[in-house]
Parts: sequence; C-alpha cells; structure tokens
Amino acid sequence: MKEPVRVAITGGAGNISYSLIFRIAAGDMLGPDQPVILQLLEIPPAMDALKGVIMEINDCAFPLVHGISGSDKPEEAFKDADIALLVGSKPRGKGMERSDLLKANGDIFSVQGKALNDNASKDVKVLVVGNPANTNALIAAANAPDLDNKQFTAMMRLDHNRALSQLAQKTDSQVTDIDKMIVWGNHSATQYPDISQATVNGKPALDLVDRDWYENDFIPTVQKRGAAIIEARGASSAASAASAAIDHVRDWVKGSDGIVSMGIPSDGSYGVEEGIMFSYPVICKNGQYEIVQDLEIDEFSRGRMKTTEEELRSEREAVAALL
Ligand SMILES: NC(=O)C1=CN([C@@H]2O[C@H](COP(=O)(O)OP(=O)(O)OC[C@H]3O[C@@H](n4cnc5c(N)ncnc54)[C@H](O)[C@@H]3O)[C@@H](O)[C@H]2O)C=CC1
Ligand SMILES: O=C([O-])CC(=O)C(=O)O
Repeated sequence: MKEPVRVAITGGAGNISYSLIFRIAAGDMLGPDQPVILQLLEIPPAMDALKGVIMEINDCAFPLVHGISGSDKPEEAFKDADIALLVGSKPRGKGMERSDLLKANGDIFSVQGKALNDNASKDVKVLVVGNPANTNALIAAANAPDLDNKQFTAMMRLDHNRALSQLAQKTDSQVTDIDKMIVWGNHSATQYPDISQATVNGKPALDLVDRDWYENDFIPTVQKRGAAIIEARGASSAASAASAAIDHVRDWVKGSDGIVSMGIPSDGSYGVEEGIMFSYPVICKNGQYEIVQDLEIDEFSRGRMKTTEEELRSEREAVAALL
C-alpha cells in the first residue's frame, strides 16, 4: 500500500467541496491505489456544517480515506499538506464580475499563502479555485516566500473543459477527438479560448467551423459560461468546478494526455508580463508542468491575449498591498 497523500481543502462545507471531497475520497484525483488523508478548513460559523460533511464521508466507508480532520485554523489544515485546494471564498452573484470579489476574498489568500509557507510540505502543489482565481493565486504565492511560485496554480480547467465540450458538440465529435485546445489568460470574461491550434480527429478545427461561429458564438459562450450557469441555477457552478479541479490536479500529479490549460506564473513566454498568473497551454509530466513553446500566434490571437493580460495586470495593481 502506498503512503497516504495529505490533501487540504478549504471551504470544506461549501458547494464545490460537496462534490469535490467525495470524488477525491473515491480515488478520482490521485488514483484507485492512492490513500488520502483529508484535511478540511472552514471558518468558525461553518464548523457545524463541516462536521456534517465529515460524518457523511465517514459513512461512505471509502477504503482510500486513511484519515480526515476539520479545523478552522489554516496552520492545522495545511500541516504537511502535499496538495492544497483553495476553494473557500465568496462566490459571485448575478450581475457581478469575478473581479468584484477581489476585496472580499483577497485577504483570505494572503493569510493562507503564509500558512502554507509555514506549515505545508515544501513540495506542496496548490490549486486556487476561489475567485478571482488567478489573482488570488498570485496573492497566495507572494505570501509564501519559501515556496517556489511554480507551486501555485489557478484553475482554468473548467474553461478548458467548457471549450472542449462546445467544439465537440459543434463538430459532432467527442471531446477525446480534440487535441491542442487552449484557453489563454484570466478566468474571467476576457479569457481567450483559442481553437486556432486545435485539431478534431487530426483536422484543423478552424477548417471545420465558420469564423463567425468561432468569434461570435464559441468565444463569448465559453467566456460567459460561469455567468450563464449562475443565471440558470441561481448559484455558481459547483459539480463542474469540482470535476475540473480533479482534472487539473490529476494531470499535474500523474501527467496530462496532451495539452491542457493551467493558470501559472508567467515566465514571460509569448511576450506576457512576467509574474502574473496567466493561463498557458502546458503539458504535465513527472509531477511538473511545462509551457508549450513556439506555437504560431496570429494577429487575432495576439490581440485577445493582450486584452486578458492587461486585465490581469490591473488586478495585480488593485491588490498591490497584499503582494
Ligand atoms: N476557478 C473556477 O473555475 C471556479 C471558481 N469558483 C469559485 O469557488 C469559490 C467557492 O465556491 P462555492 O463552493 O460555490 O461557494 P460556497 O459559498 O458554497 O462555499 C464557500 C465555502 O468557503 C468557506 N470559506 C469562506 N472563507 C473561508 C476561509 N477564509 N477559509 C476557509 N473556508 C472559507 C465558506 O464558509 C463556505 O462554506 C467561489 O469563490 C467561486 O466563485 C466557482 C466555480 C468555478
Ligand atoms: O462564474 C463564476 O462566478 C463561477 C466560476 O468561476 C465559473 O463557473 O466559471
């Protein structure tokens, strides 16, 4: 039997966690032979609800769960964590942009960045889900000086999966027929879901759809999908967000099948400002991700990438006091 992996999850009593924790416990994230110890963090008013979630996890008798704890102290929840999923934070409501949450949520990530720095495993892999995810990840990384900022990532996988699903439906294919989907930039309405590199069953995606659909239907649908879910459900996406978090961490730890999109600290690749948490096409191997280099970027793509980069730069300015 392998040694258990310690997985810390914040916002353990929230909506996303109610899907996420059970799937991790079932082995969907780290595999059916990998035991886990779940370390759940909540705020004091939600500790009763968290107790209920822990009771339910126990009641599932998951063979892979070798331990489970709940705490309202980040230093306890992050103790020796190998993986930290930072979900806990306020979601947006109807009519809001995710960046409207910066004030409400920014502080959470400076506190948790420090707590990860001081308590987590030195190799911890961190995924920030709480919105605005990219800039919250930047805040967390900046407050963890002893960790490599490459250990901090922001969730773009939901956008990536949304883009795969839209293109598969349009081309009457399966998501597994699609290669080289990319979502660049910010997890916001400026993100750039890019099919200019993508193929469907080996054929260039752009040859299979018309340009008008690409620019005026596909791109805005993916960009605004979160808001459309809030409009339809009255609450932000939860099960699909949990599923994307599992995909992101699974690929990071176990390797990806081709290109996936991850929000990571920019190293200046593709002319993007260094340091901001920008979504790039990456390939994961041996527990690391590498940016896919040397893709040809046309003028349309360059413009879209600039717009989303500028938004991330201005978000960074807005939280300068927390960095
Ligand atoms: N990056 C992405 O693709 C997506 C991000 N999200 C974001 O994920 C976040 C969580 O969403 P939901 O689970 O639906 O919200 P929710 O409101 O159902 O749950 C959030 C939980 O976090 C807890 N919490 C708040 N502050 C905390 C802190 N300092 N430490 C620990 N826990 C804390 C709350 O008590 C609550 O139980 C939101 O910010 C939402 O916008 C949602 C969908 C997709
Ligand atoms: O839109 C929201 O606020 C929740 C979210 O991030 C998403 O569904 O992509």
